[in-house]
Amino acid sequence: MAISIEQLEATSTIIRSHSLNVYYDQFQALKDITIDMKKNTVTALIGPSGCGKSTFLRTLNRMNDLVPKFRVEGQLSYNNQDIYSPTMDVVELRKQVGMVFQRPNPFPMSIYDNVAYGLRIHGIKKKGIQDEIVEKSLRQAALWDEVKDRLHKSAMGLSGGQQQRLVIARVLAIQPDVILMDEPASALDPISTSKIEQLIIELKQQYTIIIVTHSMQQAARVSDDTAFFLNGEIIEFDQTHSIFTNPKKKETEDYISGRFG
Ligand SMILES: Nc1ncnc2c1ncn2[C@@H]1O[C@H](COP(=O)(O)OP(=O)(O)OP(=O)(O)O)[C@@H](O)[C@H]1O
Repeated sequence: MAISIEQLEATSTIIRSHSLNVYYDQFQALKDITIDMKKNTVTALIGPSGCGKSTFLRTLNRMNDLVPKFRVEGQLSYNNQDIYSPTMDVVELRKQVGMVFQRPNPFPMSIYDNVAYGLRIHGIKKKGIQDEIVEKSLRQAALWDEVKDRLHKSAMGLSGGQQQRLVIARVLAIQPDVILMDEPASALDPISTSKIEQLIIELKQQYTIIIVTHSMQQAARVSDDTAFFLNGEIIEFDQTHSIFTNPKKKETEDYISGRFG
């Protein structure tokens, strides 16, 4: 049976935001956000400070649930499930939609335990299986060779760049579908940054990645699609190549050419 273009598009969309409005009490942080993010792609969220990038990212796995007077209107779905449905299992959502923050936040425990932590929480107790997943995740995060001889040493002894790859391994261990990254390389040196960027490009074979970045070069290097945010709105959303070589809106052009922000 032939598959229509609409059906193909529907199957490749993993996160859909439609007319999304987000408020912190009286303040509207996001206005009418309509955007589809596709499976196995990297989407970059760019824009000046305070324009709502992190708010949007955190809305995707309900990280703002505990913020008082935080409110969401409109539609937001992950794999066609309403993210803000009262029946949504938030623990399961966060397992599927994992998150990496700006500052590496390893737990004060061994490298091994950092990666095995989520497995234990999700009931995987067998040592053999843990060993296997810890190694696989560290390999996927391009960290295994650097840590294989010190797995039971404290993660706090790793460099910032290694810690960030460890945090990525911790997320990978629980086999997410989508990885949200909030400026994952902003606290890192250029070599560590380039390792993280390489990793992002490799990980998209298996995962969908949404990344907030202040670095336009980084967005251009790693992402397939880019959304340009300004004052809580998406001004332009397109293939990264088009955004950077042929922006359709003047505000986008001004921003990417460094005229503001
Ligand atoms: N917990 C909160 N309570 C109230 N207002 C908030 C809260 N978090 C963010 N805001 C406001 O929402 C707006 C968007 O903030 P957000 O952090 O999403 O922007 P951003 O684009 O990620 O900024 P940056 O690039 O500086 O991290 C800002 O005006 C900010 O002050």
